[in-house]
Amino acid sequence: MSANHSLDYGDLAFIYIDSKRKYLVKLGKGKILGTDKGFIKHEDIVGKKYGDIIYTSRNVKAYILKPLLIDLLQGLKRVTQIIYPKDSSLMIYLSSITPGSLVLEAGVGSGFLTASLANFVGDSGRIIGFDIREDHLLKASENLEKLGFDKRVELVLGDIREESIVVDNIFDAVFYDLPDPWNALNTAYKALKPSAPILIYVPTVNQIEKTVLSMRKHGGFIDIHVYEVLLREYSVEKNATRPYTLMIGHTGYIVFGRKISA
Ligand SMILES: C[S@@+](CC[C@H](N)C(=O)[O-])C[C@H]1O[C@@H](n2cnc3c(N)ncnc32)[C@H](O)[C@@H]1O
Repeated sequence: MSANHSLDYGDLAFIYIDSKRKYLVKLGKGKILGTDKGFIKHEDIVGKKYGDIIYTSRNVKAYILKPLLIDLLQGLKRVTQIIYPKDSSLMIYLSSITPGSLVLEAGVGSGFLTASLANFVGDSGRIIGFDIREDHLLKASENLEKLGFDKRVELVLGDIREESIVVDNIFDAVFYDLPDPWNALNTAYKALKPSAPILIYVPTVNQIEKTVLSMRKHGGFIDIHVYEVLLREYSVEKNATRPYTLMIGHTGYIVFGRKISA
């Protein structure tokens, strides 16, 4: 959808009043967005464009924005720990996936990483996402449908440690967020195109060590690196610009490697 498109029922809009009042809405007939600054009827947003201004019932100014990926993710429901944008952004950069890429992911969990991957592979790409829990796949499926990404993703119930569930040498990248990724290295090795990357997310240093030592022992991966992303936001005030006092101290670690031919 272009940014100049006139909004219609079914479209997503990000309503921004101020930094504490931001709402992702799917425009629906008869629906109302309620806020502590007054309400906005969806029918009053229909026909407007992204970037336009609208006023709440209490005459407070709000902006109608085109949702960015980060806004879309904030509207999703979670049933598992998730991978946050600060980590998924580096994982996606390192993977070099582009529109049209074919990606293998396990475990899908709530589908937060899946949604980011789907955003980058576009309509011509595909994510094959495995999880051993049907209830997690159901939640991920609902989340992906909400964003209109469901056609870019095939969700499969299965244990990624079973090599037989993947086809050989077809994937442009593998992404793992599993409790024991070291037990699924053979599957990744089988599935990846020669020279393609693997990105593994683990929340503890014990898992880093087990994963990297297993990758070395496996012998099918080179250029192995481990990264941690620390993100600080700044508060900007005249003569008082500085990082915010609080920051997220820990999420997880990223293990990177590339497949080599046997
Ligand atoms: C922390 S969650 C993943 C969260 C996801 N990355 C996100 O951003 O929403 C881990 C998932 O791995 C799944 N899982 C665990 N072992 C698995 C296996 N052997 N094969 C496939 N999925 C597995 C779990 O059921 C769980 O849903």
